[in-house]
Amino acid sequence: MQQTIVVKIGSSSLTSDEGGLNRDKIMFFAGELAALHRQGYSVLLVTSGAVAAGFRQLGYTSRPKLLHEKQASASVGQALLMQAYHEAFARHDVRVGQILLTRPDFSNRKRIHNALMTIDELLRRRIVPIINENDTVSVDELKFSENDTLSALVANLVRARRLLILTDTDGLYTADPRKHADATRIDRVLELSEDIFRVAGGSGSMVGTGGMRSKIEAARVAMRGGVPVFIGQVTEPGDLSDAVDGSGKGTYFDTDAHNLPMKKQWLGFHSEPQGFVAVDHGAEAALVTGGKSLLPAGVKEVRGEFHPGDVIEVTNTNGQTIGRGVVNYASWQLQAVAGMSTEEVQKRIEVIRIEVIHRDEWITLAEKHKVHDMTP
Ligand SMILES: Nc1ncnc2c1ncn2[C@@H]1O[C@H](COP(=O)(O)OP(=O)(O)O)[C@@H](O)[C@H]1O
Ligand SMILES: N[C@@H](CCC(=O)OP(=O)(O)O)C(=O)O
Repeated sequence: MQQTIVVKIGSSSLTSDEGGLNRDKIMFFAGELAALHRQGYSVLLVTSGAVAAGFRQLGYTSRPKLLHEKQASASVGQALLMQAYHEAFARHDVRVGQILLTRPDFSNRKRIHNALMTIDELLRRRIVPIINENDTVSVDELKFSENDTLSALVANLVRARRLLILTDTDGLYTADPRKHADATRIDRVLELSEDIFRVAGGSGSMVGTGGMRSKIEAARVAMRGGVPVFIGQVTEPGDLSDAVDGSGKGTYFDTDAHNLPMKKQWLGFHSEPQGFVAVDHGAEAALVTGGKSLLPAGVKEVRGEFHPGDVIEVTNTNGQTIGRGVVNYASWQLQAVAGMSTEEVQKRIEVIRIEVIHRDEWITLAEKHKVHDMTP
């Protein structure tokens, strides 16, 4: 099976503070990615830089702050960015395709499934997918704003062998190295402790947005999905291959979490619950430790309006969330049969499956947080 590598390149590595693309850098990165491609890897690129590439063309003197200004800049810049990549990769006989995603795409099972099918087809045909946020349609409160999280979600989606987050610093330091000359690099992180979040600061450049903090957040998402992460710098030919092989200039984040099956990943990280049910002690034990499905008999309370196929959250009698899953009942049906035996339910209503949530379409909170979940 071909190994998949996701590489994220930040604005600070592709553009200057004054705006505009640095074509030499794009040429360089395309060469590095093409080398991985030649080695037989399936390569996906998550790239920032649309806003930074475009804003000068709209007459702004520095990176704009308002949403509509950023969106207009991205609309110009994204085309320039793709054109530059297209030309740079063509020099190595590598073809590229553009994929623009938004955060809600990840919470819609059909849409993200379709995106994955497109990615798979591109990779099968040895085309490098180039991914960015669809800035011009992203709504402020739902925006990724930086691409670090986007790259982690993509890495989980394609079950990458490694996620490489490239930036303008050679890894995570004990403090922001731009401000603290005595800071030292942390070469390997096995657990995302609160200390790690504490040392990671904001962006150091005028064009970058998330800084080290958003990269560590992204590492957490990828590690939970079972994808090891590298955060660091690629400046010389061969650096990217070294980063893949484990000898790169940066910090490695290892994970012992296993890649969750696709459906569980979607349930755990992307789905948006449409309602809630509270279950009794017996049903809680069946779901959390018994590996069983949820039956109507265990349901105590139903809240929200949902339909078969929606995702709902399940709480215990103390109101604590224990997990979530795909529901086979409409909320009104479940309200009518909550607490009843299977026999009674079958007499009263017609449902395709008797289980309220089938165990194959369920994820417990513990499963979701397999990797140490330290909130900063
Ligand atoms: N502990 C830290 N170690 C390394 N870099 C840090 C740290 N804290 C903050 N930073 C800053 O994060 C910056 C990289 O993030 P950012 O500017 O958002 O880049 P990008 O555009 O590549 O996403 C570095 O240039 C550095 O100034
Ligand atoms: N989608 C935006 C990303 C914004 C951004 O600066 O991200 P990053 O450089 O990853 O911190 C763009 O292409 O400009």
